[in-house]
Amino acid sequence: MDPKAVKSDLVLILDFGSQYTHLITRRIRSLSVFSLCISGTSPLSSITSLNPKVLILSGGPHSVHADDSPSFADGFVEWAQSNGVFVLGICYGLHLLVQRLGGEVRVGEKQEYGRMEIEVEKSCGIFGGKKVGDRQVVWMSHGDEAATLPNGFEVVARSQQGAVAAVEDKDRRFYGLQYHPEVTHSPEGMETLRSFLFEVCGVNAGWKMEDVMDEEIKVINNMVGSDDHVICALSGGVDSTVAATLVHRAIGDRLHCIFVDNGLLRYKERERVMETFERDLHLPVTCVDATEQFLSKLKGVVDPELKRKIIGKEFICVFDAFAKELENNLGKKPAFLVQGTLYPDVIESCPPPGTGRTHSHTIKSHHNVGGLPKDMKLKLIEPLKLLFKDEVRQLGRILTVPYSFLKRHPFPGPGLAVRVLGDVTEDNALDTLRQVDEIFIQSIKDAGIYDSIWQAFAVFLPVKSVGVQGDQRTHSHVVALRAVTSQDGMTADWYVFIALHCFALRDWCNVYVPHLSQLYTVTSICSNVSFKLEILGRRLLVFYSIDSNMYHFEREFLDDVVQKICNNVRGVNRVALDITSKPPSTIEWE
Ligand SMILES: Nc1ncnc2c1ncn2[C@@H]1O[C@H](COP(=O)(O)OP(=O)(O)OP(=O)(O)O)[C@@H](O)[C@H]1O
Repeated sequence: MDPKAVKSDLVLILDFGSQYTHLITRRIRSLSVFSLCISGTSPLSSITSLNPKVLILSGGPHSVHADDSPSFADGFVEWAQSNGVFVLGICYGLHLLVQRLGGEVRVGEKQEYGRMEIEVEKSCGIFGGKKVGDRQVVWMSHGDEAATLPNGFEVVARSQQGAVAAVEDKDRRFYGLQYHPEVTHSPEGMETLRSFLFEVCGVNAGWKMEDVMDEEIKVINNMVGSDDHVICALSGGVDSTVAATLVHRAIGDRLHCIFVDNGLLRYKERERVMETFERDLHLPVTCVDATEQFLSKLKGVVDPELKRKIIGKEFICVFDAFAKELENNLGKKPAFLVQGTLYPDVIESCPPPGTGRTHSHTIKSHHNVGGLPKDMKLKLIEPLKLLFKDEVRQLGRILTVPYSFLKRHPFPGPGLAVRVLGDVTEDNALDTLRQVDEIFIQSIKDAGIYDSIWQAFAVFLPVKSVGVQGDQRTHSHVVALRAVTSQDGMTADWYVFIALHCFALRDWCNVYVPHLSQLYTVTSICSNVSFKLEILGRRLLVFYSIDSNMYHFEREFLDDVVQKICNNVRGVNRVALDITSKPPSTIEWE
Protein backbone atom coordinates (compact mmCIF):
# COMPACT_ATOMS: atom_id res chain seq x y z
CA MET A 1 0.00 0.00 0.00
CA ASP A 2 1.23 3.48 -0.78
CA PRO A 3 1.36 5.48 2.49
CA LYS A 4 0.79 8.65 0.48
CA ALA A 5 -2.62 7.40 -0.67
CA VAL A 6 -3.99 7.09 2.86
CA LYS A 7 -6.80 9.54 3.63
CA SER A 8 -5.28 10.61 6.90
CA ASP A 9 -2.41 12.83 7.91
CA LEU A 10 0.65 10.82 8.78
CA VAL A 11 2.17 10.73 12.23
CA LEU A 12 5.68 9.39 11.82
CA ILE A 13 7.46 7.84 14.79
CA LEU A 14 11.24 7.97 14.89
CA ASP A 15 12.21 4.92 16.90
CA PHE A 16 15.09 5.25 19.33
CA GLY A 17 14.64 1.79 20.81
CA SER A 18 11.98 2.17 23.50
CA GLN A 19 10.07 -1.00 24.30
CA TYR A 20 6.91 1.13 23.92
CA THR A 21 7.53 2.50 20.41
CA HIS A 22 5.16 0.12 18.63
CA LEU A 23 2.57 0.93 21.23
CA ILE A 24 2.67 4.61 20.22
CA THR A 25 1.98 3.60 16.60
CA ARG A 26 -0.90 1.36 17.72
CA ARG A 27 -2.43 4.01 19.98
CA ILE A 28 -2.35 6.61 17.23
CA ARG A 29 -3.94 4.25 14.72
CA SER A 30 -6.66 3.51 17.25
CA LEU A 31 -7.53 7.22 16.97
CA SER A 32 -8.07 6.63 13.21
CA VAL A 33 -4.86 8.47 12.40
CA PHE A 34 -2.30 6.80 10.14
CA SER A 35 1.03 6.20 11.82
CA LEU A 36 4.29 4.62 10.72
CA CYS A 37 7.47 3.89 12.57
CA ILE A 38 11.00 4.13 11.15
CA SER A 39 14.45 4.06 12.69
CA GLY A 40 15.36 7.21 14.61
CA THR A 41 18.60 7.56 12.68
CA SER A 42 16.95 7.36 9.24
CA PRO A 43 18.29 9.87 6.72
CA LEU A 44 16.32 13.07 6.40
CA SER A 45 15.17 12.09 2.92
CA SER A 46 13.35 9.02 4.34
CA ILE A 47 11.40 11.34 6.61
CA THR A 48 10.66 14.10 4.13
CA SER A 49 9.57 11.67 1.43
CA LEU A 50 6.75 10.45 3.67
CA ASN A 51 5.52 14.02 4.20
CA PRO A 52 4.37 13.60 7.82
CA LYS A 53 2.24 16.20 9.57
CA VAL A 54 3.56 15.18 12.99
CA LEU A 55 6.80 13.57 14.12
CA ILE A 56 7.18 11.76 17.39
CA LEU A 57 10.64 11.05 18.73
CA SER A 58 10.32 7.89 20.82
CA GLY A 59 11.95 7.07 24.11
CA GLY A 60 14.90 4.73 24.27
CA PRO A 61 17.32 3.06 26.65
CA HIS A 62 20.15 5.54 25.93
CA SER A 63 21.48 8.64 27.59
CA VAL A 64 22.17 11.64 25.36
CA HIS A 65 25.53 11.90 27.14
CA ALA A 66 26.80 8.56 25.85
CA ASP A 67 29.26 8.83 22.94
CA ASP A 68 27.27 6.55 20.67
CA SER A 69 23.79 7.76 21.61
CA PRO A 70 21.55 7.77 18.52
CA SER A 71 20.11 10.99 17.20
CA PHE A 72 17.99 12.30 14.37
CA ALA A 73 19.55 13.42 11.10
CA ASP A 74 21.18 16.82 10.67
CA GLY A 75 18.82 19.31 9.14
CA PHE A 76 15.80 17.67 10.77
CA VAL A 77 14.95 20.59 13.04
CA GLU A 78 15.28 23.16 10.26
CA TRP A 79 13.17 21.03 7.92
CA ALA A 80 10.44 20.54 10.55
CA GLN A 81 10.33 24.25 11.27
CA SER A 82 10.26 25.42 7.70
CA ASN A 83 7.55 22.90 6.80
CA GLY A 84 5.29 23.54 9.80
CA VAL A 85 5.71 19.98 11.06
CA PHE A 86 4.80 19.38 14.72
CA VAL A 87 7.41 17.50 16.76
CA LEU A 88 6.77 15.70 20.03
CA GLY A 89 9.67 14.20 21.99
CA ILE A 90 8.83 11.47 24.47
CA CYS A 91 11.35 10.72 27.25
CA TYR A 92 14.68 10.18 25.41
CA GLY A 93 13.08 11.95 22.43
CA LEU A 94 12.53 15.00 24.66
CA HIS A 95 16.17 14.90 25.84
CA LEU A 96 17.36 14.78 22.24
CA LEU A 97 15.22 17.72 21.28
CA VAL A 98 16.41 19.77 24.28
CA GLN A 99 20.07 18.94 23.69
CA ARG A 100 20.07 19.46 19.93
CA LEU A 101 18.27 22.81 20.30
CA GLY A 102 20.84 24.19 22.74
CA GLY A 103 19.37 23.30 26.15
CA GLU A 104 20.99 21.12 28.80
CA VAL A 105 20.18 17.55 29.82
CA ARG A 106 21.75 16.15 32.97
CA VAL A 107 21.54 13.09 35.15
CA GLY A 108 18.50 13.69 37.36
CA GLU A 109 19.11 14.20 41.07
CA LYS A 110 16.23 11.88 41.73
CA GLN A 111 15.60 9.33 39.05
CA GLU A 112 11.97 8.72 38.24
CA TYR A 113 10.72 5.20 37.58
CA GLY A 114 7.10 4.14 37.73
CA ARG A 115 3.96 6.02 38.70
CA MET A 116 4.42 9.70 39.43
CA GLU A 117 2.11 12.65 39.84
CA ILE A 118 2.58 15.67 37.61
CA GLU A 119 1.06 19.10 37.96
CA VAL A 120 0.09 21.48 35.17
CA GLU A 121 2.06 24.75 35.47
CA LYS A 122 0.85 26.49 32.36
CA SER A 123 -2.23 25.75 30.34
CA CYS A 124 -1.32 24.05 27.09
CA GLY A 125 -3.32 22.38 24.34
CA ILE A 126 -1.52 19.12 24.98
CA PHE A 127 -3.43 18.74 28.25
CA GLY A 128 -6.79 19.59 26.69
CA GLY A 129 -8.98 21.57 29.06
CA LYS A 130 -6.76 21.04 32.12
CA LYS A 131 -6.10 24.10 34.25
CA VAL A 132 -3.01 25.28 36.10
CA GLY A 133 -2.70 23.25 39.30
CA ASP A 134 -4.51 20.18 37.88
CA ARG A 135 -2.74 16.92 38.62
CA GLN A 136 -2.59 13.53 36.97
CA VAL A 137 -0.75 10.25 37.43
CA VAL A 138 1.72 9.30 34.70
CA TRP A 139 4.28 6.57 34.01
CA MET A 140 7.92 7.72 34.19
CA SER A 141 11.03 5.80 33.25
CA HIS A 142 14.08 8.02 33.08
CA GLY A 143 17.42 8.81 34.74
CA ASP A 144 18.30 11.98 32.77
CA GLU A 145 16.23 15.13 32.89
CA ALA A 146 15.91 18.43 31.04
CA ALA A 147 17.85 20.91 33.23
CA THR A 148 17.94 24.02 31.01
CA LEU A 149 15.42 24.45 28.26
CA PRO A 150 16.32 25.84 24.82
CA ASN A 151 15.26 29.40 24.01
CA GLY A 152 11.54 29.60 23.32
CA PHE A 153 10.67 26.49 25.36
CA GLU A 154 8.41 26.72 28.42
CA VAL A 155 7.65 24.22 31.14
CA VAL A 156 3.98 23.26 31.09
CA ALA A 157 4.03 20.53 33.77
CA ARG A 158 6.37 19.31 36.50
CA SER A 159 6.58 16.07 38.42
CA GLN A 160 5.95 15.90 42.15
CA GLN A 161 9.74 15.82 42.52
CA GLY A 162 10.09 19.09 40.62
CA ALA A 163 11.48 17.64 37.37
CA VAL A 164 10.32 18.93 34.00
CA ALA A 165 7.43 16.70 32.88
CA ALA A 166 6.08 18.54 29.81
CA VAL A 167 7.33 21.41 27.65
CA GLU A 168 6.26 23.40 24.63
CA ASP A 169 7.66 25.89 22.17
CA LYS A 170 4.38 26.88 20.63
CA ASP A 171 5.84 29.14 17.96
CA ARG A 172 8.21 26.53 16.61
CA ARG A 173 5.70 23.68 17.17
CA PHE A 174 8.02 21.66 19.44
CA TYR A 175 6.53 19.69 22.33
CA GLY A 176 7.91 17.24 24.84
CA LEU A 177 6.70 14.81 27.47
CA GLN A 178 9.09 13.31 29.98
CA TYR A 179 6.65 10.47 30.71
CA HIS A 180 5.10 7.77 28.52
CA PRO A 181 1.54 8.74 27.52
CA GLU A 182 1.23 5.55 25.44
CA VAL A 183 1.21 3.08 28.35
CA THR A 184 -1.93 2.26 30.28
CA HIS A 185 -0.17 3.18 33.51
CA SER A 186 -0.56 6.80 32.39
CA PRO A 187 -4.37 6.68 32.70
CA GLU A 188 -4.89 10.02 30.96
CA GLY A 189 -2.13 9.39 28.39
CA MET A 190 -4.49 8.47 25.59
CA GLU A 191 -6.44 11.69 26.19
CA THR A 192 -3.15 13.61 26.05
CA LEU A 193 -2.23 12.03 22.71
CA ARG A 194 -5.70 12.82 21.43
CA SER A 195 -5.48 16.47 22.52
CA PHE A 196 -2.00 16.80 21.08
CA LEU A 197 -2.95 15.35 17.71
CA PHE A 198 -6.34 16.98 17.22
CA GLU A 199 -6.25 20.19 19.26
CA VAL A 200 -2.60 21.16 18.98
CA CYS A 201 -1.67 19.75 15.57
CA GLY A 202 -5.12 19.75 13.93
CA VAL A 203 -4.49 16.32 12.47
CA ASN A 204 -6.94 14.99 9.93
CA ALA A 205 -8.08 11.47 10.88
CA GLY A 206 -9.15 9.02 8.19
CA TRP A 207 -7.41 5.70 8.79
CA LYS A 208 -10.22 3.24 8.09
CA MET A 209 -9.84 -0.42 7.24
CA GLU A 210 -12.43 -0.10 4.43
CA ASP A 211 -10.24 2.56 2.80
CA VAL A 212 -7.16 0.41 3.32
CA MET A 213 -8.90 -2.39 1.46
CA ASP A 214 -9.98 -0.18 -1.45
CA GLU A 215 -6.58 1.43 -1.70
CA GLU A 216 -4.80 -1.91 -1.57
CA ILE A 217 -6.98 -3.32 -4.34
CA LYS A 218 -6.09 -0.30 -6.48
CA VAL A 219 -2.37 -0.76 -5.80
CA ILE A 220 -2.52 -4.47 -6.70
CA ASN A 221 -4.37 -3.71 -9.92
CA ASN A 222 -1.80 -1.11 -10.89
CA MET A 223 1.04 -3.46 -10.11
CA VAL A 224 -0.20 -6.63 -11.77
CA GLY A 225 -0.55 -6.47 -15.55
CA SER A 226 -3.89 -7.54 -17.05
CA ASP A 227 -2.48 -10.89 -18.22
CA ASP A 228 -0.11 -11.48 -15.31
CA HIS A 229 -0.60 -14.42 -12.98
CA VAL A 230 0.04 -14.50 -9.25
CA ILE A 231 0.69 -17.36 -6.87
CA CYS A 232 0.11 -17.63 -3.13
CA ALA A 233 0.95 -20.38 -0.64
CA LEU A 234 -1.91 -20.74 1.82
CA SER A 235 -1.37 -22.26 5.24
CA GLY A 236 -4.94 -21.86 6.47
CA GLY A 237 -3.61 -19.23 8.90
CA VAL A 238 -4.93 -15.70 9.22
CA ASP A 239 -2.23 -13.80 7.36
CA SER A 240 -1.97 -15.79 4.15
CA THR A 241 -5.75 -16.26 4.01
CA VAL A 242 -6.51 -12.54 4.37
CA ALA A 243 -3.72 -11.62 1.92
CA ALA A 244 -4.98 -14.11 -0.67
CA THR A 245 -8.62 -13.03 -0.26
CA LEU A 246 -7.64 -9.42 -0.83
CA VAL A 247 -5.58 -10.20 -3.93
CA HIS A 248 -8.40 -12.38 -5.25
CA ARG A 249 -10.77 -9.40 -4.88
CA ALA A 250 -8.36 -7.41 -7.02
CA ILE A 251 -7.41 -9.82 -9.81
CA GLY A 252 -9.89 -12.69 -9.56
CA ASP A 253 -8.86 -16.09 -10.84
CA ARG A 254 -5.47 -14.98 -12.08
CA LEU A 255 -4.53 -15.71 -8.49
CA HIS A 256 -3.42 -19.34 -8.04
CA CYS A 257 -3.22 -20.60 -4.48
CA ILE A 258 -1.54 -23.74 -3.27
CA PHE A 259 -2.23 -25.57 -0.04
CA VAL A 260 0.20 -28.36 0.78
CA ASP A 261 -0.78 -31.42 2.77
CA ASN A 262 2.64 -32.32 4.09
CA GLY A 263 1.32 -35.15 6.24
CA LEU A 264 1.92 -32.97 9.28
CA LEU A 265 -1.50 -31.35 9.46
CA ARG A 266 -4.00 -31.78 12.26
CA TYR A 267 -7.08 -34.00 12.32
CA LYS A 268 -9.13 -33.48 9.12
CA GLU A 269 -7.34 -30.15 8.61
CA ARG A 270 -6.94 -30.57 4.88
CA GLU A 271 -10.66 -31.20 4.36
CA ARG A 272 -11.71 -28.40 6.70
CA VAL A 273 -9.34 -25.81 5.26
CA MET A 274 -10.15 -26.70 1.64
CA GLU A 275 -13.87 -26.57 2.33
CA THR A 276 -13.58 -23.04 3.75
CA PHE A 277 -11.34 -21.84 0.93
CA GLU A 278 -13.73 -23.13 -1.71
CA ARG A 279 -17.16 -22.78 -0.11
CA ASP A 280 -16.78 -19.59 1.92
CA LEU A 281 -14.00 -17.69 0.21
CA HIS A 282 -14.36 -18.95 -3.38
CA LEU A 283 -10.60 -19.01 -3.64
CA PRO A 284 -9.01 -21.01 -6.45
CA VAL A 285 -6.81 -23.37 -4.44
CA THR A 286 -4.81 -26.35 -5.61
CA CYS A 287 -4.33 -28.87 -2.84
CA VAL A 288 -1.12 -30.86 -3.25
CA ASP A 289 -0.82 -34.11 -1.34
CA ALA A 290 2.88 -34.28 -0.56
CA THR A 291 2.59 -36.51 2.49
CA GLU A 292 4.89 -39.18 1.17
CA GLN A 293 7.46 -36.66 -0.01
CA PHE A 294 7.73 -35.01 3.42
CA LEU A 295 7.45 -38.08 5.64
CA SER A 296 10.01 -40.11 3.70
CA LYS A 297 12.55 -37.31 4.20
CA LEU A 298 11.71 -37.06 7.91
CA LYS A 299 12.13 -40.78 8.62
CA GLY A 300 14.58 -41.30 11.47
CA VAL A 301 15.12 -37.57 12.07
CA VAL A 302 14.86 -36.53 15.71
CA ASP A 303 16.70 -33.20 15.81
CA PRO A 304 14.10 -30.38 15.73
CA GLU A 305 16.29 -27.97 13.77
CA LEU A 306 17.01 -30.60 11.15
CA LYS A 307 13.30 -31.36 10.92
CA ARG A 308 12.56 -27.68 10.25
CA LYS A 309 15.24 -27.49 7.57
CA ILE A 310 14.02 -30.60 5.79
CA ILE A 311 10.43 -29.35 5.87
CA GLY A 312 11.47 -25.94 4.55
CA LYS A 313 13.36 -27.52 1.68
CA GLU A 314 10.47 -29.78 0.73
CA PHE A 315 8.02 -26.87 0.78
CA ILE A 316 10.29 -25.08 -1.66
CA CYS A 317 10.34 -28.09 -3.99
CA VAL A 318 6.54 -28.28 -3.93
CA PHE A 319 6.11 -24.54 -4.56
CA ASP A 320 8.65 -24.70 -7.36
CA ALA A 321 6.88 -27.60 -9.05
CA PHE A 322 3.58 -25.73 -8.71
CA ALA A 323 5.04 -22.64 -10.42
CA LYS A 324 6.43 -24.79 -13.26
CA GLU A 325 3.12 -26.58 -13.72
CA LEU A 326 1.32 -23.25 -13.92
CA GLU A 327 3.80 -22.06 -16.48
CA ASN A 328 3.11 -25.13 -18.62
CA ASN A 329 -0.65 -24.72 -18.32
CA LEU A 330 -0.80 -20.96 -18.80
CA GLY A 331 1.99 -20.67 -21.32
CA LYS A 332 3.36 -17.89 -19.16
CA LYS A 333 5.39 -17.77 -15.97
CA PRO A 334 3.56 -16.49 -12.88
CA ALA A 335 5.05 -13.08 -12.24
CA PHE A 336 4.12 -12.37 -8.63
CA LEU A 337 4.03 -14.05 -5.26
CA VAL A 338 1.66 -13.01 -2.44
CA GLN A 339 3.06 -13.02 1.06
CA GLY A 340 1.29 -12.30 4.33
CA THR A 341 4.09 -10.14 5.74
CA LEU A 342 2.84 -7.98 8.63
CA TYR A 343 4.05 -4.61 9.90
CA PRO A 344 5.85 -6.00 12.97
CA ASP A 345 7.92 -8.18 10.57
CA VAL A 346 8.86 -5.05 8.63
CA ILE A 347 9.73 -3.11 11.76
CA GLU A 348 11.73 -6.02 13.14
CA SER A 349 13.77 -6.19 9.97
CA CYS A 350 14.79 -2.54 10.56
CA PRO A 351 15.87 -2.65 14.20
CA PRO A 352 16.13 0.64 16.11
CA PRO A 353 19.58 2.08 16.83
CA GLY A 354 21.42 0.78 19.84
CA THR A 355 19.88 -2.70 19.84
CA GLY A 356 23.05 -4.32 18.57
CA ARG A 357 21.13 -5.81 15.66
CA THR A 358 22.15 -4.80 12.19
CA HIS A 359 19.85 -2.99 9.84
CA SER A 360 18.41 -5.10 7.11
CA HIS A 361 15.59 -4.41 4.79
CA THR A 362 15.00 -8.06 3.95
CA ILE A 363 11.42 -9.03 4.50
CA LYS A 364 10.84 -12.53 5.87
CA SER A 365 10.27 -15.06 3.18
CA HIS A 366 8.20 -17.92 4.50
CA HIS A 367 10.25 -17.78 7.64
CA ASN A 368 8.84 -20.96 9.07
CA VAL A 369 8.91 -22.96 5.93
CA GLY A 370 12.45 -22.14 4.88
CA GLY A 371 12.33 -19.45 2.18
CA LEU A 372 11.46 -19.59 -1.47
CA PRO A 373 13.82 -20.58 -4.24
CA LYS A 374 15.85 -17.62 -5.40
CA ASP A 375 15.51 -18.62 -9.03
CA MET A 376 11.72 -18.29 -8.89
CA LYS A 377 12.34 -14.58 -9.58
CA LEU A 378 8.85 -13.62 -8.48
CA LYS A 379 8.00 -10.08 -7.53
CA LEU A 380 6.43 -9.80 -4.10
CA ILE A 381 2.93 -8.58 -3.32
CA GLU A 382 2.70 -7.89 0.40
CA PRO A 383 -0.70 -6.27 0.92
CA LEU A 384 -0.59 -6.48 4.72
CA LYS A 385 2.86 -5.12 5.30
CA LEU A 386 1.64 -1.91 6.93
CA LEU A 387 -0.83 -3.65 9.24
CA PHE A 388 -0.72 -5.07 12.74
CA LYS A 389 -2.30 -8.45 13.47
CA ASP A 390 -5.50 -7.04 14.93
CA GLU A 391 -5.87 -4.80 11.87
CA VAL A 392 -5.45 -7.85 9.62
CA ARG A 393 -8.30 -9.52 11.53
CA GLN A 394 -10.38 -6.37 11.08
CA LEU A 395 -9.64 -6.41 7.34
CA GLY A 396 -10.47 -10.12 7.27
CA ARG A 397 -13.88 -9.38 8.79
CA ILE A 398 -14.58 -6.79 6.08
CA LEU A 399 -13.53 -9.36 3.46
CA THR A 400 -15.94 -11.82 5.13
CA VAL A 401 -13.23 -14.30 6.02
CA PRO A 402 -15.03 -16.68 8.42
CA TYR A 403 -14.63 -15.95 12.11
CA SER A 404 -13.27 -19.45 12.70
CA PHE A 405 -10.28 -18.59 10.48
CA LEU A 406 -9.66 -15.21 11.99
CA LYS A 407 -9.66 -16.52 15.55
CA ARG A 408 -7.71 -19.69 14.82
CA HIS A 409 -4.92 -20.41 17.30
CA PRO A 410 -1.45 -20.03 15.75
CA PHE A 411 -0.14 -23.23 14.16
CA PRO A 412 3.57 -23.57 13.31
CA GLY A 413 4.69 -23.87 9.67
CA PRO A 414 6.39 -27.26 10.30
CA GLY A 415 3.07 -28.49 11.73
CA LEU A 416 2.88 -31.58 13.90
CA ALA A 417 6.54 -32.39 13.17
CA VAL A 418 7.46 -30.09 16.04
CA ARG A 419 4.76 -31.53 18.29
CA VAL A 420 5.90 -35.12 17.93
CA LEU A 421 9.13 -35.19 19.86
CA GLY A 422 11.51 -37.54 18.12
CA ASP A 423 10.93 -39.46 14.88
CA VAL A 424 7.53 -38.45 13.47
CA THR A 425 7.24 -41.64 11.45
CA GLU A 426 7.53 -44.06 14.36
CA ASP A 427 4.87 -45.69 16.53
CA ASN A 428 1.94 -44.22 14.62
CA ALA A 429 2.85 -41.02 16.44
CA LEU A 430 1.17 -38.59 14.04
CA ASP A 431 -2.17 -40.39 14.09
CA THR A 432 -2.14 -40.72 17.86
CA LEU A 433 -1.31 -37.04 18.24
CA ARG A 434 -4.06 -36.01 15.82
CA GLN A 435 -6.69 -37.86 17.84
CA VAL A 436 -5.49 -36.51 21.18
CA ASP A 437 -5.25 -32.97 19.81
CA GLU A 438 -8.74 -33.16 18.33
CA ILE A 439 -10.28 -34.31 21.61
CA PHE A 440 -8.48 -31.56 23.53
CA ILE A 441 -9.33 -28.75 21.09
CA GLN A 442 -12.93 -29.88 20.59
CA SER A 443 -13.41 -30.02 24.38
CA ILE A 444 -12.02 -26.49 24.63
CA LYS A 445 -14.43 -25.32 21.94
CA ASP A 446 -17.36 -27.10 23.60
CA ALA A 447 -16.50 -25.45 26.90
CA GLY A 448 -16.65 -22.04 25.17
CA ILE A 449 -13.10 -21.11 26.19
CA TYR A 450 -11.31 -21.34 22.81
CA ASP A 451 -11.15 -17.56 22.34
CA SER A 452 -9.75 -16.98 25.84
CA ILE A 453 -6.73 -19.14 25.04
CA TRP A 454 -3.87 -17.92 22.87
CA GLN A 455 -2.76 -21.38 21.80
CA ALA A 456 -3.68 -24.91 22.88
CA PHE A 457 -2.34 -28.19 21.58
CA ALA A 458 -1.15 -31.68 22.43
CA VAL A 459 2.39 -33.06 22.26
CA PHE A 460 3.43 -36.66 21.60
CA LEU A 461 6.30 -37.82 23.82
CA PRO A 462 8.60 -40.58 22.62
CA VAL A 463 8.37 -42.48 25.91
CA LYS A 464 6.17 -45.28 27.19
CA SER A 465 4.85 -45.71 30.69
CA VAL A 466 3.22 -48.55 32.57
CA GLY A 467 -0.51 -48.32 33.16
CA VAL A 468 -3.50 -50.48 33.89
CA GLN A 469 -6.54 -50.52 31.64
CA GLY A 470 -9.37 -53.07 31.91
CA ASP A 471 -7.41 -55.09 34.52
CA GLN A 472 -4.57 -55.41 32.05
CA ARG A 473 -1.07 -54.04 32.37
CA THR A 474 -0.32 -51.63 29.57
CA HIS A 475 2.90 -50.13 28.33
CA SER A 476 1.71 -47.17 26.30
CA HIS A 477 2.50 -43.65 25.25
CA VAL A 478 2.48 -40.43 27.21
CA VAL A 479 1.02 -37.27 25.74
CA ALA A 480 1.18 -33.74 27.09
CA LEU A 481 -1.40 -30.99 26.88
CA ARG A 482 -0.46 -27.33 26.73
CA ALA A 483 -2.59 -24.18 26.71
CA VAL A 484 -1.20 -20.68 27.12
CA THR A 485 -2.52 -17.16 27.38
CA SER A 486 -0.74 -14.23 25.82
CA GLN A 487 -1.50 -10.79 24.41
CA ASP A 488 0.12 -11.54 21.07
CA GLY A 489 2.87 -14.06 21.70
CA MET A 490 5.34 -11.23 22.20
CA THR A 491 4.00 -8.81 24.75
CA ALA A 492 3.72 -9.59 28.40
CA ASP A 493 1.37 -9.22 31.33
CA TRP A 494 2.62 -7.89 34.63
CA TYR A 495 2.28 -9.81 37.87
CA VAL A 496 3.06 -8.42 41.29
CA PHE A 497 6.07 -10.20 42.68
CA ILE A 498 6.91 -8.68 46.04
CA ALA A 499 5.48 -5.78 47.95
CA LEU A 500 7.97 -4.27 50.33
CA HIS A 501 6.59 -2.08 53.09
CA CYS A 502 8.61 1.04 53.66
CA PHE A 503 8.86 2.61 57.05
CA ALA A 504 10.03 5.94 55.72
CA LEU A 505 9.10 5.97 52.09
CA ARG A 506 11.12 8.99 51.11
CA ASP A 507 14.37 7.60 52.57
CA TRP A 508 13.67 4.22 51.11
CA CYS A 509 13.17 5.63 47.65
CA ASN A 510 16.24 7.83 47.78
CA VAL A 511 18.49 5.11 49.04
CA TYR A 512 17.22 1.94 47.44
CA VAL A 513 15.32 2.69 44.31
CA PRO A 514 18.36 3.72 42.22
CA HIS A 515 20.00 0.39 43.02
CA LEU A 516 16.89 -1.55 42.27
CA SER A 517 16.42 0.22 38.99
CA GLN A 518 19.86 -0.91 37.98
CA LEU A 519 18.83 -4.41 38.88
CA TYR A 520 15.85 -3.88 36.58
CA THR A 521 18.09 -3.02 33.66
CA VAL A 522 20.44 -5.91 34.22
CA THR A 523 17.66 -8.41 34.67
CA SER A 524 15.82 -7.37 31.56
CA ILE A 525 18.95 -7.75 29.48
CA CYS A 526 19.72 -11.17 30.95
CA SER A 527 16.41 -12.90 30.40
CA ASN A 528 12.98 -12.57 28.89
CA VAL A 529 11.55 -11.95 32.30
CA SER A 530 11.18 -8.21 32.76
CA PHE A 531 11.03 -6.45 36.07
CA LYS A 532 9.66 -3.07 36.94
CA LEU A 533 9.15 -1.09 40.08
CA GLU A 534 6.19 0.84 41.31
CA ILE A 535 5.59 2.82 44.44
CA LEU A 536 2.11 2.60 45.84
CA GLY A 537 1.39 4.41 49.10
CA ARG A 538 3.98 3.11 51.53
CA ARG A 539 4.87 0.05 49.50
CA LEU A 540 7.44 -0.63 46.86
CA LEU A 541 6.02 -3.15 44.39
CA VAL A 542 8.27 -5.26 42.25
CA PHE A 543 6.46 -6.57 39.18
CA TYR A 544 7.61 -9.24 36.77
CA SER A 545 6.26 -10.10 33.38
CA ILE A 546 6.35 -13.22 31.28
CA ASP A 547 5.60 -13.65 27.61
CA SER A 548 3.01 -16.39 28.00
CA ASN A 549 1.39 -17.98 30.99
CA MET A 550 -0.38 -21.30 31.27
CA TYR A 551 -4.15 -21.27 30.99
CA HIS A 552 -5.86 -22.40 34.20
CA PHE A 553 -8.47 -25.04 33.40
CA GLU A 554 -11.25 -26.14 35.73
CA ARG A 555 -10.49 -29.45 37.42
CA GLU A 556 -13.63 -31.12 35.97
CA PHE A 557 -12.67 -30.03 32.46
CA LEU A 558 -9.28 -31.70 32.75
CA ASP A 559 -10.75 -34.86 34.27
CA ASP A 560 -13.16 -35.09 31.37
CA VAL A 561 -10.48 -34.53 28.70
CA VAL A 562 -8.10 -37.09 30.22
CA GLN A 563 -10.88 -39.67 30.43
CA LYS A 564 -11.87 -39.08 26.80
CA ILE A 565 -8.26 -39.38 25.63
CA CYS A 566 -7.48 -42.57 27.52
CA ASN A 567 -10.79 -44.18 26.55
CA ASN A 568 -10.66 -43.25 22.87
CA VAL A 569 -7.06 -43.11 21.77
CA ARG A 570 -5.43 -46.49 21.50
CA GLY A 571 -1.85 -46.54 22.71
CA VAL A 572 -2.11 -43.70 25.24
CA ASN A 573 -2.36 -44.43 28.96
CA ARG A 574 -1.00 -41.25 30.50
CA VAL A 575 -1.73 -37.55 30.00
CA ALA A 576 0.50 -34.83 31.41
CA LEU A 577 -0.32 -31.13 31.68
CA ASP A 578 2.42 -28.63 30.87
CA ILE A 579 2.21 -25.81 33.41
CA THR A 580 5.39 -23.95 32.44
CA SER A 581 5.35 -20.31 31.39
CA LYS A 582 7.36 -18.68 28.64
CA PRO A 583 10.05 -18.01 29.75
CA PRO A 584 11.67 -20.30 30.90
CA SER A 585 10.15 -22.61 28.28
CA THR A 586 8.79 -21.66 24.86
CA ILE A 587 5.19 -22.10 23.70
CA GLU A 588 5.96 -24.99 21.33
CA TRP A 589 8.10 -27.84 22.66
CA GLU A 590 10.45 -27.96 19.69
N1 LIG B 1 0.62 -26.24 4.50
C1 LIG B 1 0.98 -25.14 3.82
N2 LIG B 1 0.68 -25.04 2.51
C2 LIG B 1 1.04 -23.96 1.79
N3 LIG B 1 1.71 -22.92 2.30
C3 LIG B 1 2.05 -22.96 3.60
C4 LIG B 1 1.71 -24.07 4.42
N4 LIG B 1 2.18 -23.83 5.65
C5 LIG B 1 2.78 -22.61 5.61
N5 LIG B 1 2.70 -22.07 4.38
C6 LIG B 1 3.21 -20.77 3.90
O1 LIG B 1 4.25 -20.35 4.75
C7 LIG B 1 3.96 -19.08 5.35
C8 LIG B 1 4.55 -19.02 6.72
O2 LIG B 1 4.00 -20.03 7.50
P1 LIG B 1 3.60 -19.75 9.02
O3 LIG B 1 2.90 -20.92 9.56
O4 LIG B 1 4.79 -19.25 9.70
O5 LIG B 1 2.54 -18.64 8.84
P2 LIG B 1 2.35 -17.15 9.31
O6 LIG B 1 3.48 -16.27 8.87
O7 LIG B 1 1.94 -17.12 10.74
O8 LIG B 1 1.11 -16.81 8.39
P3 LIG B 1 -0.28 -17.52 8.35
O9 LIG B 1 -1.11 -16.78 9.38
O10 LIG B 1 -0.70 -17.28 6.98
O11 LIG B 1 -0.12 -18.99 8.64
C9 LIG B 1 2.44 -18.98 5.30
O12 LIG B 1 1.98 -17.65 5.35
C10 LIG B 1 2.14 -19.67 3.98
O13 LIG B 1 2.34 -18.77 2.91
